[in-house]
Amino acid sequence: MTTVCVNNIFKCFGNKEVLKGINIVFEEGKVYGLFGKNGAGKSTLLKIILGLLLPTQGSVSVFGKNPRDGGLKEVSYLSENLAGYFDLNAYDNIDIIAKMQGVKLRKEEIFKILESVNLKEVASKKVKDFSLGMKRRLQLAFAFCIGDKKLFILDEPTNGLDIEGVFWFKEKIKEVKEKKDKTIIISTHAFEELENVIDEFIIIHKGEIKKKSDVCDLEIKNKKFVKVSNKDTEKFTKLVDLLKLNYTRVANTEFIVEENEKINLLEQIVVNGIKLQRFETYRETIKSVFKAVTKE
Ligand SMILES: Nc1ncnc2c1ncn2[C@@H]1O[C@H](COP(=O)(O)OP(=O)(O)OP(=O)(O)O)[C@@H](O)[C@H]1O
Repeated sequence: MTTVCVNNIFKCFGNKEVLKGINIVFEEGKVYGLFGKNGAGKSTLLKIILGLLLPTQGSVSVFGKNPRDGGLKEVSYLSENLAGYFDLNAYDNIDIIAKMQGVKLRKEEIFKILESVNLKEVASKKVKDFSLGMKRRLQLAFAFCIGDKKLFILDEPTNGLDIEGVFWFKEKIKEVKEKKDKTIIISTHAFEELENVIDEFIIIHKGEIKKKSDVCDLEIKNKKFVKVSNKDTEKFTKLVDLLKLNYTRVANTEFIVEENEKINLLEQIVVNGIKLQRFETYRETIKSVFKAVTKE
C-alpha cells in the first residue's frame, strides 16, 4: 500500500531551484534512507511532504490526502532543528506533547518513556540545560513513544547521539518495522550507521533523484576490486575494454570491475602478464554508490 506519493515536485526559493522534478512513492512496511550532501534538498522535500512548505509545482499525497488537508494525523515528525519547550523540564515536555496529540499519559507512563531514552534521572531538569544528545533523545521520545503513528519522518535523527543512543534508535526502528503497517523515512548523513536498518535508499543530489535502490541489491552484485601496478594500468584498461567489462576507475591504479558473462578475469590477467597488487570481491555499500552518483 502506498503511504506517500510525491508527484513531479519542483521547489524554488527566489531564483534558486532547490527541487527539480522529484517523483517517489513510499510504501507501507518499509524503511527508507534519504541521502544527500548538505543543501541537496532533503529537508525541503520532507517539509513539502509534511505540508510545512508548498511546492512551486507538483503535488504530494499522504495516506491518499493532501498533507494540509488531514493527511498528517498519523505522522510522527522529528525535525533536524531541536523542538520542545526548553524552559520546561523533560517530564513536562512529554506530558504537554502527549496532551497536544490527545494522548493521556499517567505519571508512571511518562517516567517509563523517559527511562527508555535514558532521561529518567534528569526528568526534572530544564531542557535548555540538556546537552545536544540529551535533547535529541527527548525528540526521539516525542517521535516514537507518544501515540501510535503510521508514518515516521525523521530528519537527521541520530545527529548528536552517542553510540548507545544510535543503538537505541536502530532497535526502535526494527521494533516499529516489525509491526508491518508503518513507513519510516530517514534523512541522514549516517550511511554506515543505518545501512542495516534501511530497506531502500534514495540519493538526492542538487535537487534531483540520482538513485533509488533496494539495499539487498547492493549485496547481490558480483564485482571485483582490482589494484594493478602503476606500469600496468594501460594494459589492464585495454584488457577490460577487450573483454567488454564495465569498470569504474576509483584511483589511478584501482578499478572496480563488473564480472559479466562469467569471464574469468583473473585468468586473463595472468595470461596477459599484468602485475596485480590486489584482487578481491568488492561489496557495494550505500557510501560507495553515493560517492559514485554524486561525483562532480
Ligand atoms: N526557507 C528557505 N529560503 C531560502 N533558501 C532555502 C530555504 N530553505 C532551504 N533553502 C535552500 O535550499 C537548499 C536545500 O536546503 P535543504 O535544507 O533542503 O538541504 P538538505 O539536503 O536538507 O541539507 P543538509 O544536509 O545540510 O540539512 C539549500 O541551498 C538551502 O540554502
